[in-house]
Amino acid sequence: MTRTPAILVLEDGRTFHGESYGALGETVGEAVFSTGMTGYQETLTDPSYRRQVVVMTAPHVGNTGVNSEDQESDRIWVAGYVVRDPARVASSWRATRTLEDDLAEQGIVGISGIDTRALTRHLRERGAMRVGISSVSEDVDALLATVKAAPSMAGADLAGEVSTAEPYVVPAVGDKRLTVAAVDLGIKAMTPQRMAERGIEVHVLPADATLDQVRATGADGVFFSNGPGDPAATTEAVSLLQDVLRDRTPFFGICFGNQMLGRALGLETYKLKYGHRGINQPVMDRTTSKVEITAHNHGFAVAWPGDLDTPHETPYGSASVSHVCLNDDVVEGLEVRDGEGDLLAFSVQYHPEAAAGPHDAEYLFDRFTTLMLERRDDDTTAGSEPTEGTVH
Ligand SMILES: NC(=O)CC[C@H](N)C(=O)O
Repeated sequence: MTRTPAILVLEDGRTFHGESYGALGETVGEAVFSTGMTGYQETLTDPSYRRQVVVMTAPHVGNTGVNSEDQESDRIWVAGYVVRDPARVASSWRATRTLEDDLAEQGIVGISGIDTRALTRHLRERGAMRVGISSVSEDVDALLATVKAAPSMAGADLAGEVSTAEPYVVPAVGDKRLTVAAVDLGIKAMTPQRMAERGIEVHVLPADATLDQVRATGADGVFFSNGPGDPAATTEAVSLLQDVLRDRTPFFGICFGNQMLGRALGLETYKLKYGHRGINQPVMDRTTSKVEITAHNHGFAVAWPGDLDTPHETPYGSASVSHVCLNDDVVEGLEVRDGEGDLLAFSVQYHPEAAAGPHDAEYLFDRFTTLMLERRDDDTTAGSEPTEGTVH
């Protein structure tokens, strides 16, 4: 692919000169960095990255090309892509095309040949900020003006922009044991897959799903996915979740789903300085004291009122912090229990589906499965008890 000169301009004026990568053009978004050494295909096709320009800290990107199995959705969502040194050839037996062909075909504007280490350090010190890339003009001042006029990520309600238009079903692998209604706020393909592998039939519903739609699936549990944007700006999903909690339907949420649970419980979310994006973040499960290495992609987090050890009482049950990031003490998981101490709902801020990433956190899908099976057993036992006046 022929390369033309390209510029990258941050909203504080810092400028980098490089060469075009992917499509030629101009783009703006929020500059964020990902530290994953692998998994670029999964990152690019993760809908949570809508409106974000992703800077890869791994210096060499594209080595294994792109294949049809690792797509997390059917398109690339990032607003722009920044790499140090693009691979000249794709070499993997699984590759069906090169990364750069995909970027160009889908109109994703990127830049290569810049000092991504310096750019990352800048973002780490100053925080995530808006950025522009252009490979059609070298006018830095004009691009800076465009960047400053672009909307910021704070306040952006984006889940509806990436969600499925129509419901669809991911069938259980093998015998079907359970049904889950999964609200798609930007879902990644691997998530329903991890449930299907456990005998769960997953009904994926649009972001604006109603309680009636959820109930109509006959679900044993409700799941809220990851997704783009500012969790404080998404409100419909929060009230749906409050209804689900009121029904005592087992609930599991991932990433944006964790932020939605936080908000449903009356907690606030806030923007992190530069977020967590990568596949080697240490998290402690405070319910077992085990440490796991996990995949992250979040720019916002749930604010816990007061001490992390103190539960927060809500109309739905007693909420507590189940997981915490060992790098910076950010809340990475929540759980809600009833007065008897039984688990009702839980969520994590990171990605147990681990695509890409270590599989340390897969147990969370088992925890959800167990929660639903136990609830069903309880309901069956309760339902079979003879009630007064019933003739048998
Ligand atoms: N992957 C996600 O679900 C991200 C959630 C949210 N958009 C954030 O940046 O924090």
